[in-house]
Amino acid sequence: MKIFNVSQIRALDAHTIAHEPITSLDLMERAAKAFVCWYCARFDHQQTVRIFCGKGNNGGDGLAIARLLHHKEYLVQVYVVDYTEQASDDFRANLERMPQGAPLHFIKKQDELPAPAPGTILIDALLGSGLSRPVEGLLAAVIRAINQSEATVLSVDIASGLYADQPNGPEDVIVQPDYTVTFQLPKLAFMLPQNNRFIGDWQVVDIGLSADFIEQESTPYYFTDAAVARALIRPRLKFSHKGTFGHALLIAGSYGKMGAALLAGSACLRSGVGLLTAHVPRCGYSIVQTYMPEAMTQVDPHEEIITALPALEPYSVVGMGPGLGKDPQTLRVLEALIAQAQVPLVLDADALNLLAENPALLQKLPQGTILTPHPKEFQRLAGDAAHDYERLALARRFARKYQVVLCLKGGHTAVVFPDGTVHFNATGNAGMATGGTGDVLTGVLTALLAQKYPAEQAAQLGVYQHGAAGDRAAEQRTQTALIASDVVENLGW
Ligand SMILES: NC(=O)C1=CN([C@@H]2O[C@H](COP(=O)(O)OP(=O)(O)OC[C@H]3O[C@@H](n4cnc5c(N)ncnc54)[C@H](OP(=O)(O)O)[C@@H]3O)[C@@H](O)[C@H]2O)[C@@H](O)CC1
Ligand SMILES: Nc1ncnc2c1ncn2[C@@H]1O[C@H](COP(=O)(O)OP(=O)(O)O)[C@@H](O)[C@H]1O
Ligand SMILES: [K+]
Repeated sequence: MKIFNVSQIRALDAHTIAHEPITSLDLMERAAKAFVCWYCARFDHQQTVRIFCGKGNNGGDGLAIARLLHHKEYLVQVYVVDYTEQASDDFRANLERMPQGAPLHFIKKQDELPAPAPGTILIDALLGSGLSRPVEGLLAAVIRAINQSEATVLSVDIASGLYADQPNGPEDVIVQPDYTVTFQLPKLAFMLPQNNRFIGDWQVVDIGLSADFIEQESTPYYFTDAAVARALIRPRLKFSHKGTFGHALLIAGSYGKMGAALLAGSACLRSGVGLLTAHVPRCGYSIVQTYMPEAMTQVDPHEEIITALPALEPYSVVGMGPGLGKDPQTLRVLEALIAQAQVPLVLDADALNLLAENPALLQKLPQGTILTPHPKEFQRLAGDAAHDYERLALARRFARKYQVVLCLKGGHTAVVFPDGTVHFNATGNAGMATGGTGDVLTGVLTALLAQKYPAEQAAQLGVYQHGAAGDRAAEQRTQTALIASDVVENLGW
């Protein structure tokens, strides 16, 4: 799925109106119907719905939603925030269509706001993607009142006050919804952690905007959903054998951190690798042999840390990082690996921290390398960013400059390709914010590269499947109880 900026969304609306063809009023009606269909599947007639409308097209959506819900016999109260003389044509047309029986109020002053009523649902249709400046005055007062109420809040298309494709200021007044029901395509703003409070649980509803336009319009931003991910999975052919699926070398672990090697190794085994060899410090030998009988073990000469690089000939991929530590002897191993490897690498955790301290190595990374930093590791690699949009721009520059695939981990992990395109991941949950889940991802990606998935596809698919496993684990055990081994246990292809 593509993600468009605001001017592309406008062009998509206009193209649909001109080429379907359909009037903009009918398109608004389609959007309202899609919203109402989503609403009726979740909320019953017991709850009064208060709809706050602005005077642009988002407000027009709100009025059309009010009419449709009224016809479905929901108890609807409509509040038009009358902050300006101007109104869009489709807003006016929907105002004329408002049925007599639906209570309609115009709010001109803050003291005309309705008193909170427990048990109501609030629909926020004040401002949509047409936001052009910070919200002030009466609109800001209404948004503050919405945020102070204890009601369930649903935003139409996007939370009022939130920019769809650029950063807000820290003082901006923005609706904090429980749900956002957005039209046709997700907005870039939904992908970024800084907007956490202003998105809620977001859902896309289809309003039939031009598929041709969406197909032809180019964008650097994409969303990897189930359909995209599923199409990447390669079937295991009937006569394949373990040699078909590659031999992975995993360099991981140190004294006290052998768990990281086990998590990465077991995830690698559960992700279809043909053979796995784990290279670990001596102290890890019986741990690995006992916990992962499917893996072969190579012991380092050192008791506690990694100090030597094994011969690389047998391997089709090398994963390095989980639980390593940053000893100078381990740095030598990383340098040797980067100098000698003819195969793609997955570098994570302390391998990334060592890279950050020795940036000259970045120039030498073999083709098809995947780096998997969390935000702190990325900051060490690429420097500070004032906000998430800047971080995204940094990540795109970084991936292009070093020709690597970058998985910037987080709520919607951004998989950045060497061509600078960004593929945000759909899966995963806050239960995964716990030690070791990143090590699991390293194992998954290493297995996919071993199977000769191109690095871009390996990253896109691996990140998706890792999150999907986390979602299944959370369903079984709750987010709070989730631990990294549950993610391994729930991997499924
Ligand atoms: N046919 C279609 O196109 C479809 C569109 N759809 C819906 O339309 C929405 C986009 O509509 P929209 O462009 O009218 O924008 P919207 O956000 O309602 O209002 C903008 C108005 O508010 C003003 N304004 C801006 N910032 C402001 C501020 N801080 N404080 C006060 N005023 C401010 C701004 O004025 P201006 O910038 O010109 O001064 C403008 O007049 C979209 O999110 C979706 O819900 C769907 O129905 C599907 C089909
Ligand atoms: N709120 C969240 N929603 C979805 N996924 C998350 C969330 N928090 C963390 N994750 C995922 O969990 C993993 C955490 O990785 P990382 O920070 O490296 O952990 P560790 O170093 O402990 O293994 C990443 O894949 C990340 O995308
Ligand atoms: K809105």
